[in-house]
Amino acid sequence: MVVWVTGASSGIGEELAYQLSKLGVSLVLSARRVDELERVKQKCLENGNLKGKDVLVLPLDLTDINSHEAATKAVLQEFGKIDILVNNGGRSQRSLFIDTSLDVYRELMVLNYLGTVSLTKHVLPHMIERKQGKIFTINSIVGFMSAPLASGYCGSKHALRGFFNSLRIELAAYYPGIIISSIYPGPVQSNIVKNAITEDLKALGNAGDQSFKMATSRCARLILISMANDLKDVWISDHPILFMAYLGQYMPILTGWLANKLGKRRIENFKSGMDADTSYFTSLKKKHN
Ligand SMILES: NC(=O)c1ccc[n+]([C@@H]2O[C@H](COP(=O)([O-])OP(=O)(O)OC[C@H]3O[C@@H](n4cnc5c(N)ncnc54)[C@H](O)[C@@H]3O)[C@@H](O)[C@H]2O)c1
Repeated sequence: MVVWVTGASSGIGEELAYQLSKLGVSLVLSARRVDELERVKQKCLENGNLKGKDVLVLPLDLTDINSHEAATKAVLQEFGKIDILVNNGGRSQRSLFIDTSLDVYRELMVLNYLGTVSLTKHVLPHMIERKQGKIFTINSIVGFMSAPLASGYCGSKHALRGFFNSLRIELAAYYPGIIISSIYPGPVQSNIVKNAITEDLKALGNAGDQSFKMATSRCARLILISMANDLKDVWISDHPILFMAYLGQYMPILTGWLANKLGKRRIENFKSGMDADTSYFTSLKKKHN
């Protein structure tokens, strides 16, 4: 199989590359920084089951929409097919709406939403021709719930949910061999907080302790299990976020009340220099222990 992973230079995408390399698939690694992608490729070759020719490093900026057609052609020229596209590249946000420039909202929509839609637009005709393929998009729990300090990020991920749910229905009747899947992770260890966009488009930088979050390797493994089983809507999270997600389906009013309580804490955590999600996770873990 040929698997194209965007955002493969860090976090979930990087870990997906390592786990996929052990399965012997051909890999296309995309992100903006070539040196980081080369580092990931090297590790795939050292620990995985691949030869150099099985891994293509393909620099790609998701916001540079005009480059996506050529990038897709380059993959097809190298491997002749794309079995799985993993739309994983993206950035989060840490800033209150009231303080935040509109440029931040534009950037998040172009990167997380339009960039992903654009790449999908170029890859899908090839899958339609073959009547098969899988498009896995790494959304977020906040793609159907919402959290403070991330209104632009939530907006972009909600948009992705709407887009892919619609596309799935468009394809279902005529191309049942094409799987459209959305993965919704909760907090996972990665560089997402460090790279989160703040009110003036700068990266947050200081992320605080991330160790209480789900291990990147576990998240990646669950994504691979979802791929192998063609799961279409997948929630991957620890509690209490997962509990909130379930509760929200059946008791939205109670969940709204709870979200206000946890949301206030999230803002206070952030303002005191901790990771925004720290305290409800750690207090729950302490009780559990
Ligand atoms: N880590 C979490 O807690 C979490 C939770 C829910 C969803 N997600 C989603 O998972 C995906 C991966 O994020 P992560 O947690 O591994 O974060 P990360 O910051 O470690 O990795 C993000 C990747 O996206 C790439 N990227 C950023 N801007 C890009 C651009 N303009 N063009 C191309 N690539 C770009 C980065 O270079 C990096 O490779 C994202 O879509 C994110 O929204 C993460």
